[in-house]
Amino acid sequence: MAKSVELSSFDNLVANSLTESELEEFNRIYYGRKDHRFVQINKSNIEFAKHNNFDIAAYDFPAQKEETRRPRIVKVGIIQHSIAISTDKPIVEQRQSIFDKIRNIIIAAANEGVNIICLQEAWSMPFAFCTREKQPWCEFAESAIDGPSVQFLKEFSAKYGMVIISPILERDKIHGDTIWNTAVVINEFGEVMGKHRKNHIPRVGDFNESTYYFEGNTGHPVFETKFGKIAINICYGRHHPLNWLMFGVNGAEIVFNPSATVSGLSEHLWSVEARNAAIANSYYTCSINRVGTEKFPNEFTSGDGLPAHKEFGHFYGSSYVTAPDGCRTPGLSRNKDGLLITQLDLNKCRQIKDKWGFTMTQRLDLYAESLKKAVQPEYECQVIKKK
Ligand SMILES: NC(=O)NCCC(=O)O
Repeated sequence: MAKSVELSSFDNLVANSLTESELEEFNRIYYGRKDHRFVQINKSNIEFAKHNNFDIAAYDFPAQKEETRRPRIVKVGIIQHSIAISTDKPIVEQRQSIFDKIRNIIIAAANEGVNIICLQEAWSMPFAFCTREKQPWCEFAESAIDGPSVQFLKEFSAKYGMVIISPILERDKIHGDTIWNTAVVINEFGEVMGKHRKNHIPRVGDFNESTYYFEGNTGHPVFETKFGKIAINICYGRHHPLNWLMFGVNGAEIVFNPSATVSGLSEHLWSVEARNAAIANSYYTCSINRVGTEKFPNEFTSGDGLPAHKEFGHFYGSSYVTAPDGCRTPGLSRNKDGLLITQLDLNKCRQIKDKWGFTMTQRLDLYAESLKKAVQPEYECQVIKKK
């Protein structure tokens, strides 16, 4: 465990281990392009990021020039971060300390002309679901209409004309004070445009989220924002290809995957799933994971016979963006807060659909018919046996 935390960046490891020509080949084969198409970041923002202890990186995903459509360039910023103070401090202080660090990162994003920001899953709290304790963690749950996080982010949305996606622990007062894992979409005027609730809830490792909330009831909404059609596939939903598919069916051009996942469990899957989804659905995917090792006041067990402990594993960051053609950015650090900016030409989505024809050749009708049968209790698997 300690060793994996020490590795601050897979990409730096690769870059520092290869010669220039080997690295070019690595980038061509692994990333789908020979260079990363860095976008220049303002010097003052680089200094500002250094001073406030977060990384900042920016990359370009251009599309081919078209005769009948103008480029549709959108600047996306994804933010990964650790919690800011220990988990035994008062709830309001914990949340405020996260707000304080996020404020700086949003300002840097705004200075770089970012149009859409997405934060990580349950960004305004520690990922305390491992504990299975209701107190005090349920107190982090907040309204998706006017809770502290929405109030905090609305100001930035309106001030900078940005769309902000805020994945929170939601408290739905209207429906019996129910708790949900929800992403709130705030438009460029600081108004809540809508929300999406996590469709798939994990029951793996220390991710005891089903103790707190149920599978979402908002379907697969796509939000038609000023800057493009966006959707949110929250964390564990990335293991479900049909969840990704439905956002594509509803016309998403960018699908965000705000996550909280730990090394040991999922790191070998991290670079595969969202990238594959981008390819299969001809849209951009933006993968965001939190950073750090979170320690809780009371011991909890993991149902694996090992001793009780107070620490969740290491959240390994490594946030990255993939284009519809499967090219991707390097990942952010494994252990440091960061802002990853990508300049996306949304025309690329249709260009890749035209080139590869994945939306044209997918057999939704066939699958719909087969799935309808497969969910029947009396269903028999379509298996041909040797006589
Ligand atoms: N937050 C969450 O759904 N995590 C589950 C672990 C994983 O999917 O890697």
